[in-house]
Amino acid sequence: SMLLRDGGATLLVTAGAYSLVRAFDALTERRLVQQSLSRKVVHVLSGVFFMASWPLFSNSTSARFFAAVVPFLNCVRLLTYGLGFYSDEALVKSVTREGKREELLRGPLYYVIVLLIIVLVFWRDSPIGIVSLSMMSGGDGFADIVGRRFGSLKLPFNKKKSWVGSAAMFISGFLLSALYGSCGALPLS
Ligand SMILES: Nc1ccn([C@@H]2O[C@H](COP(=O)(O)OP(=O)(O)OP(=O)(O)O)[C@@H](O)[C@H]2O)c(=O)n1
Ligand SMILES: C/C(=C\CO)CCC[C@H](C)CCC[C@H](C)CCCC(C)C
Repeated sequence: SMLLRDGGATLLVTAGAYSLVRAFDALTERRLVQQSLSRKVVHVLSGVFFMASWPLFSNSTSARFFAAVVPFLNCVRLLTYGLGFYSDEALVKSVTREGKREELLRGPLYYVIVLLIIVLVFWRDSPIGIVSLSMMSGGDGFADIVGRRFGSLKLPFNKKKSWVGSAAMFISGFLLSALYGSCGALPLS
């Protein structure tokens, strides 16, 4: 039935999210990837894999709530460890910039809150959510890769960001949404 399918999908995606963070912790721990890179890759893959998991859910009206459980649990997780009720060094190592637990309450928390809002408001019914998540996850990653290498010409209002980095964000975000939309996995008309 639909409940069984959506429940199963929720469990699978929850396990996926948990494994993603653990895998990057293991890689940073073994110094196979730098912490700064780990954070970026987890940032990109969380959004992309999360969107890619949506076709697993049924067409029922409650499907979006099942999908929303995953960012919700991660939101609780970031609050729990970010506020210091418990400690989770692995989480801190794979998603923060400097390895401070307070950082969990900034970028990573905002990121999962955006995932939560988008999944509840837009789900698969509108391209707005898909474009937003593609820009936030994929676009941001590309802005970093391209901007760090070629971004010598900075934006007038933010000297840490470059013109090419910003262009790379819009172009790759656009391409990622177009790719996602054209896969036919979504009931978008
Ligand atoms: N529009 C953009 C966005 C990013 N960048 C480049 O990508 C790097 C990281 O950008 P961003 O992801 O926005 O910053 P954070 O991840 O917050 O910071 P960090 O540098 O610690 O990764 C910037 O330093 C910059 O070199 C850029 O040139 N143009
Ligand atoms: C490092 C991050 C942002 C800062 O720039 C991203 C933080 C990510 C979360 C801790 C984990 C989020 C998991 C997603 C809700 C679901 C991913 C599912 C997928 C199947 C792996």
